[in-house]
Amino acid sequence: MDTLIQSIYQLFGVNSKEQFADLVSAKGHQEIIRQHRADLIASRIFPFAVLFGIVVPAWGILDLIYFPTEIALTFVAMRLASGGAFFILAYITKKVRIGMKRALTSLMVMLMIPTLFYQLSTPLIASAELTGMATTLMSLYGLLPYVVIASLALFPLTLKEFSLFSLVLVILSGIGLYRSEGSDLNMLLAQLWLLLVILGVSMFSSLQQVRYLISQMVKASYDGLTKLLTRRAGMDIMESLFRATGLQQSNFSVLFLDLDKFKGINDTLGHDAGDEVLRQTAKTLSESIRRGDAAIRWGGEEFLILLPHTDSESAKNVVSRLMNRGLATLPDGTPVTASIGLSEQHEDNTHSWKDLVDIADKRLYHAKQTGRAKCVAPDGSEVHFPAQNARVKAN
Ligand SMILES: Nc1nc2c(ncn2[C@@H]2O[C@H](COP(=O)(O)OP(=O)(O)OP(=O)(O)O)[C@@H](O)[C@H]2O)c(=O)[nH]1
Repeated sequence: MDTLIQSIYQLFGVNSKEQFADLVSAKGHQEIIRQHRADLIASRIFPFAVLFGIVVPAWGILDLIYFPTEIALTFVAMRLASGGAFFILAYITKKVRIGMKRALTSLMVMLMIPTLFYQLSTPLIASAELTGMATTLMSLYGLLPYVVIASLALFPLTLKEFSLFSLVLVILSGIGLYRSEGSDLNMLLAQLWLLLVILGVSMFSSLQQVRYLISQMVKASYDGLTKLLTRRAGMDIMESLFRATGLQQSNFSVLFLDLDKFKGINDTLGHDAGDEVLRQTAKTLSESIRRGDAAIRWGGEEFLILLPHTDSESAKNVVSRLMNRGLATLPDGTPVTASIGLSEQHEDNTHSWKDLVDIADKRLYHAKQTGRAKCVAPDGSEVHFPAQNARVKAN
């Protein structure tokens, strides 16, 4: 059984259950991965939408030349409608940060346009007596379902998403194929078989793109020492959290932490001991927050914790939890503390993440100036490290 699982992991280029789960569903994806995947999907839809917006109506000229007038005019009308839909799609996906839901909906619309076109064109073509070039054009229409399914390979989709997309497309294409090949069962089965083979290859390519995207994002977005998000990645997340509709109405708290007397630790115990303290602190921070929150290494010994949908009272609970647990200890058992500034978007009446971080930074500074090892909240109240975790290492 283990060998089978290992072979499956190997086939998909993953090393663990968690990595495999990330290919199956987007549920466990970090916000930063979600965001980049949405950006990538949108950026791939855009050029195709523009191209098809031009080529699909322009192709109508060939219809007018080679098909009987009545059929040709219906095709031209369908082509103009499709071209318009492609241009609307291009307009939607041109914007940056459209979000995952909109990116997936746009992709579904982009795939549905040719699929519906195929559905509508099949009975039209079937009813006509076609010869010469018109027969060649007709066989090109017959390729549409394969092209649509193969195009899924261009997009980084999880297995769940891919299955949903392909189920809709296979059912609709199957109906279209049945209409055109219904009388010949062998032909119909052969066509469906080809469709499934293309589907398998597309699925593999799509999943590999998700895997590659995640591995690149993890490399680029996580700090090598602490494995927390880098400042750059953290800024990206805050930017998108602030844009997210819904969050404006909701609470959003930020904790800004700076380790106390950290220079003294480096100076007396060495840089490696300092690094170990940073690693322990990062582990404590990431283990003390919920999924959906984010821990960022903002600078050398500075950390940010983002707490979406959290008011300052609940944020103070997070702080107490951290303080009671203890951030890290030195080899001689001395606890390491931090000074913390807490800000919250409604209480601080801020409209940008930069203001929220600045205010948290000012409160952190105040905490440093007034004794360290504590957190200063928006109402001026303070949360202190418990005595057993509060000995500030002197430098
Ligand atoms: N070991 C280690 N040290 C770092 C790293 N990044 C920054 N530092 C050190 O962190 C120290 C920060 O010290 P200061 O900003 O002077 O403040 P502090 O000693 O923590 O004192 P207070 O903040 O006033 O409590 C500097 O000595 C930096 O060299 C790192 O990745 N590893």
